[in-house]
Amino acid sequence: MNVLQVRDLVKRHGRKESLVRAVDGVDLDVPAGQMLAVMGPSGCGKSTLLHLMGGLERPTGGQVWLAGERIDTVGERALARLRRRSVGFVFQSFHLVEELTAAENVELPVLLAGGSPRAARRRAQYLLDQVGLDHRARHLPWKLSGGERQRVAVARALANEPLVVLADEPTGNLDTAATNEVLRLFAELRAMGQTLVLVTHDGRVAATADRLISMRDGAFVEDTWLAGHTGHTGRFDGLFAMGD
Ligand SMILES: Nc1ncnc2c1ncn2[C@@H]1O[C@H](COP(=O)(O)OP(=O)(O)OP(=O)(O)O)[C@@H](O)[C@H]1O
Repeated sequence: MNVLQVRDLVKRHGRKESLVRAVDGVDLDVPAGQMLAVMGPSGCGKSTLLHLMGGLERPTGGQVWLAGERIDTVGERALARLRRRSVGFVFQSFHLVEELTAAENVELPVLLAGGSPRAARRRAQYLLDQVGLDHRARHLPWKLSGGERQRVAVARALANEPLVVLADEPTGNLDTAATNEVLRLFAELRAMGQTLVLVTHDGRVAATADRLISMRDGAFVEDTWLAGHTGHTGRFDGLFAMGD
């Protein structure tokens, strides 16, 4: 089953002399459980592709299906609902709500999707425990290190058990140690069979994926399936234990 399908996807900005083809006729199938890395020079369209696949931007042309459902033509409300329930986003600059504690940040998507406060609390507690941050649950984001913040952001992305996690330069603001923390987390997600698409400039991050796509000028120039994907184990509890 393909979690994501993209056909002849195009996103243009501006007109005439100022026309930019951010994404220029892309076809892509992302099977369930695949960890896909997208690399390419600055401005080649990686973030735009991610935004189009997650319903954050509308394409100029082409089609996007999420779990078999067309998302490029649905109305705004339906799209917002799909995003909330089926897609988990992780951004380079974390995008945590600074006024909310780590736990409240993770609770938020559950509440927005109509979950009860009790269900939200339990889910946040569980996920923060899984990412090794249960002891930081009541901290505000500014009290956390970069790696801890990104782990909270990953927990938040997983709050509604998304079909796919879309991560845009998730280690772009992190030092080596924090990058390693987040990479470990992604490896665990991959082992669980979580479908994941990540945009990165870091070859080390890309090397942890099952498949690597290189982009240039809005198009794919290489699509390589990397060896070593062992499939998911179906385990979850304890997989994220990593201390601080
Ligand atoms: N809203 C916009 N208006 C005009 N041009 C845009 C807009 N958004 C993106 N672009 C242009 O589209 C192209 C692709 O941008 P995009 O951010 O997707 O690239 P990227 O590969 O993610 O770059 P980076 O690695 O620097 O984040 C760039 O030339 C960018 O300037």
